[in-house]
Formats: sequence, structure tokens, C-alpha cells
Amino acid sequence: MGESPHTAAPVVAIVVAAGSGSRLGGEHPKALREVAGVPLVARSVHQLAAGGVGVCIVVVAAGTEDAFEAALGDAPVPCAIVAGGAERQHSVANGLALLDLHGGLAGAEVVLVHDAARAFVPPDVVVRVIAAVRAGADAVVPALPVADTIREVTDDGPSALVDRSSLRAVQTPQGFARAVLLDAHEALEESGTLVTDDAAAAEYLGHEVTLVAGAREAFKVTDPFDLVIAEALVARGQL
Ligand SMILES: Nc1ccn([C@@H]2O[C@H](COP(=O)(O)OP(=O)(O)OP(=O)(O)O)[C@@H](O)[C@H]2O)c(=O)n1
Ligand SMILES: C[C@](O)(CO)[C@H](O)COP(=O)(O)O
Repeated sequence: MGESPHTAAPVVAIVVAAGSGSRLGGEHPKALREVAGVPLVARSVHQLAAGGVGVCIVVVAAGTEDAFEAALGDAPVPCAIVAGGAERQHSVANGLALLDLHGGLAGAEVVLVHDAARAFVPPDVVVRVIAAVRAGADAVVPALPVADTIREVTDDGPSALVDRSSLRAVQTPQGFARAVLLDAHEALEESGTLVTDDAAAAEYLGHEVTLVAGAREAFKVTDPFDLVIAEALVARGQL
């Protein structure tokens, strides 16, 4: 990356919320599910704003735009809504396309990508990610050590113990210099390559991925158990 620290322009977050939430179940998109009466997507936007994000591009399933508009009615920062794609990567790409088209966001140099499902990410994680990009990192991810002992399985052979001391679980928001993220997604689209997160997209073009400390609270609401935990922690004032 260039040497200029990205300080003046607003930080933009692409909040991907276009998944169906099949593991969670229910008739509404996961990001619209409520914890203590507040939709996950609204919680995500609130936490991002508290950490320094100035504008959100919220990527939603086509046909659900009005419902998301309503859910984000009290958002603390401006939110643009755009339709997503079949895979998370396509949804991020659609968000990036809007970023590129949106004249008002032309100056944005720091771009975050966040799972709406990680609705309780603490603001200090967001602050760390932004600070690392502003300090010159191309791609930044919050990460945590792995708590369980890990075994690698194969179809036919025995399982094998993996040294977990060198493993990290990766969270969001992930932060990027704008050009890095745009170029990475363009390259993935051209080659037809699918990745599971945006750090892997940046790495695809040879960029180094910088790790900062994540947080347990940034867990991804994935299945019904996670929603029960979230409700309980919010009720106890711990989220
Ligand atoms: N085509 C997709 C798929 C996922 N996501 C978003 O990516 C984030 C991480 O995905 P995940 O938690 O796996 O959500 P779902 O894909 O909705 O869950 P599931 O796999 O259980 O259906 C979520 O905020 C989800 O809304 C998205 O924007 N577009
Ligand atoms: C982006 C992510 O949350 C980082 O851990 C993860 O890769 C999303 O995976 P999913 O299978 O789309 O939930």
C-alpha cells in the first residue's frame, strides 16, 4: 500500500445481511431476527458506528429491502441498501459495486466488511481494525485463539491431531484499503474463484493479512443455540 495514512475520509462498512440463515431456521432472514426486540442488522450497524464507521452499505436478499429499511429506521449513520447474491462473496461484490458508483463515497479509503450476524461485535474491535488499516495495513482481520483441541479428519484414514497453538478463528469486521478490496473481488470474479472471507480475497492477490485481537462477543449468530446465548447475555447486560 501507499504511505498515506487514511485519516480524513469516512470509513464505510459493507454489512452483508443477504443470507437466509438456514442453520438458524425461521421464516425471516437471519439479520432481521430480533434479540431483546432489536434486529441483528440494527445491532451490527450500531456497534460499527460506535467504533468509528461513518456510512453503511447493507446488502440484503432481493425483495426484502423494505423490511431492512424499516429495521434500520433508527440507524445512527446513513445506510444504503442493495441486493445481494447467491454466496456471501457475491453479496460483498454487490456492496462494492454500490461503493464504486456512489459519488458521495468517492473519498472513502478505509472499507470494512462485516457479517450482520456478528451483531455484538464490541466497538473496540472495530476501532482496532480501522486503526490498523489507517496505519498502512492492506487487509486486517480480528482473530481469536482456538479454544478446543482440533483433529483433522479424512474420508478413509484415521483422524490426526492438529497443533492448535498456531491456529486462529477469524471474525469480522475485516478492514481493507479500498483499492485492495475492489481489486481482489474483481480478480476473484474474473477467475471464478470462491473464498469464504474477504481476507482470503486480498490474499488471493498476494496482500498480507494483518491480525488484530478479536473478541468472544463478536461471535456469529449461526444456529438457535447462539440466539439463546445472545438473549441471555443481553438480559444480563453483558452484551
Ligand atoms: N449469499 C449470502 C450469504 C451470506 N451472507 C451474509 O454473510 C454473513 C455470514 O453468513 P452466515 O452467518 O453463514 O449466514 P447465512 O448464509 O444466512 O447462514 P446459513 O449458512 O445458516 O444459511 C451473514 O451475515 C449473511 O447474511 C450474505 O450477505 N449473502
Ligand atoms: C466471514 C466469516 O465470518 C469469517 O469467519 C466466515 O468465513 C463466514 O462463513 P459462513 O460460512 O458464510 O458463515
